[in-house]
Amino acid sequence: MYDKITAPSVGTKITFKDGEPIVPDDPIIPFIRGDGTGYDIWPATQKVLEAAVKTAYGDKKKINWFKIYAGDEACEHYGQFQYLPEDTLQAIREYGVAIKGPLTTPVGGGIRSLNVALRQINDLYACVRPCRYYPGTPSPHKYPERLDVIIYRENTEDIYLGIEWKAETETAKKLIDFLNQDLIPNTPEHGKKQIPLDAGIGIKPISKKGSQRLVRRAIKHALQLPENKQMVTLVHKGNIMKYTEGAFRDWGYELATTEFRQECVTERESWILSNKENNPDLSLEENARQVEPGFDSVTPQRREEIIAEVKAILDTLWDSHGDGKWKQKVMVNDRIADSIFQQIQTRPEEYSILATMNLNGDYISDAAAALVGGLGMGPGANIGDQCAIFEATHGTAPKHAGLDRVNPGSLILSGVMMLEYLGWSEAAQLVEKGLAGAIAHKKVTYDLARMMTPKVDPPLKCSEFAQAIIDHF
Ligand SMILES: NC(=O)C1=CN([C@@H]2O[C@H](COP(=O)(O)OP(=O)(O)OC[C@H]3O[C@@H](n4cnc5c(N)ncnc54)[C@H](OP(=O)(O)O)[C@@H]3O)[C@@H](O)[C@H]2O)C=CC1
Ligand SMILES: O=C(O)CCC(=O)C(=O)O
Ligand SMILES: [Mg+2]
Repeated sequence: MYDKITAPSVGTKITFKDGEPIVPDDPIIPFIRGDGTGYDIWPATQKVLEAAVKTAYGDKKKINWFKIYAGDEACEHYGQFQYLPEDTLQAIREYGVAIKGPLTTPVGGGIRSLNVALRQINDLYACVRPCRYYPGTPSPHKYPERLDVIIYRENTEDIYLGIEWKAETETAKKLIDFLNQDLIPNTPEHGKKQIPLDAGIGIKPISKKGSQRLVRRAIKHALQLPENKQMVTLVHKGNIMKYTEGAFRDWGYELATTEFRQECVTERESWILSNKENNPDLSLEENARQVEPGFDSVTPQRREEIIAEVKAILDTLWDSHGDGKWKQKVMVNDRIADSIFQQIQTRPEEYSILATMNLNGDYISDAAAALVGGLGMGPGANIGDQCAIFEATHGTAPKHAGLDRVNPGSLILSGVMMLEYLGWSEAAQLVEKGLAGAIAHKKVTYDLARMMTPKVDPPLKCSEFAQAIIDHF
């Protein structure tokens, strides 16, 4: 029973089995309009998705939309400070698949993110954000078509868990005191470090379970991709944050080389195997020297360890992965986070799936979207084992709100991800075709129009762009 909303009287619930949705032809799908530009982009999205389903399936399939509330609209409907009503949570729980516009989060004080809350409450542990290029889209990058990456961002932990204490509060002081007096002095590797007494403190939990379930999904996705895109890159800043970001990398490799042993090869393993393929008589020591930079300057004991590692890899993997067989496996490698920001610009074609922790994934998904046309073209999905919520990468863009101006492509493409998730690929393909057609004919909103040469003036409104997509189905 809901308090202030009513589910459609027709339609059927989506259910889940083994983490996958079972989708009827008439699913009920809750939607949240969103704050700011959600007012503009949600109606545009709804119109395009409805038209695509109708064109693809006639009367055989239909989405029955269920309006639910969050953010400013929820406060208008439910009362002051009712940003995320229980009705909304219950509807998402019951119906399993939802789509939403962006929601505002104040900086500094005020409420914590409703977007993050929805992901945590529903255990939507994988934030999936594809960044691919649609021909004709203007881009600040010279070769945007070379970028085709999917960001798999861990969505429930890291500093986004929101466990932090404001500077100068009793609890912050108590915690700092405890750390300075007790934990830090008793951890020799921390030396004489001390936390400034006026610091705010945040906690960054990265768990093995959280890391591995994310990487598991990323590898499973890679296995569905064309052979040349079967790669998963673990993105981390593990040189600095050894026990959080470094552990994410190690747990990622551990999963790849145990659960997916037959399907995966690590980059380092591929070097060792190909060294032997290129020179079957290569000694273990020479192979180790070729894969380990600075091999000759490390201690003898370390050298022995590296040689033993090379031997173990050749002994255990040669039959299944050697003689070039590793080239048919999912390549799992890792890159340090700052480096991957330049790599996606300088060598975009070398990357496919980027598996990241929460904060790094947040940063890199905006940066990657910029390369293929901007945030107006950045879709996303939050996926768990019992629920999925689709939403754009960007936020509420308040200065553009209510002007029928921004690019709804981001939410429309999130809708495409939703249609694919439902298994309605004919409708999904129609929307992509329509979007590509509209862009190719320079029927674009302000964000793309201003980057085109010659500049497109006047640009289409948000609502007109939606119609242009439908016109190009
Ligand atoms: N999942 C969510 O709901 C998210 C919510 N937020 C929240 O959104 C609020 C505003 O954040 P803000 O920092 O302004 O970031 P936004 O992502 O909302 O907007 C930043 C800029 O990106 C461009 N942009 C965003 N959306 C579009 C679009 N649909 N079409 C074309 N261009 C677009 C605009 O650039 P320009 O003006 O240069 O054209 C805009 O000014 C904050 O409260 C933030 O917390 C942020 C991210 C995700
Ligand atoms: O929830 C927010 O306000 C911001 C979240 C965000 O930037 C994101 O998920 O990409
Ligand atoms: Mg973000």
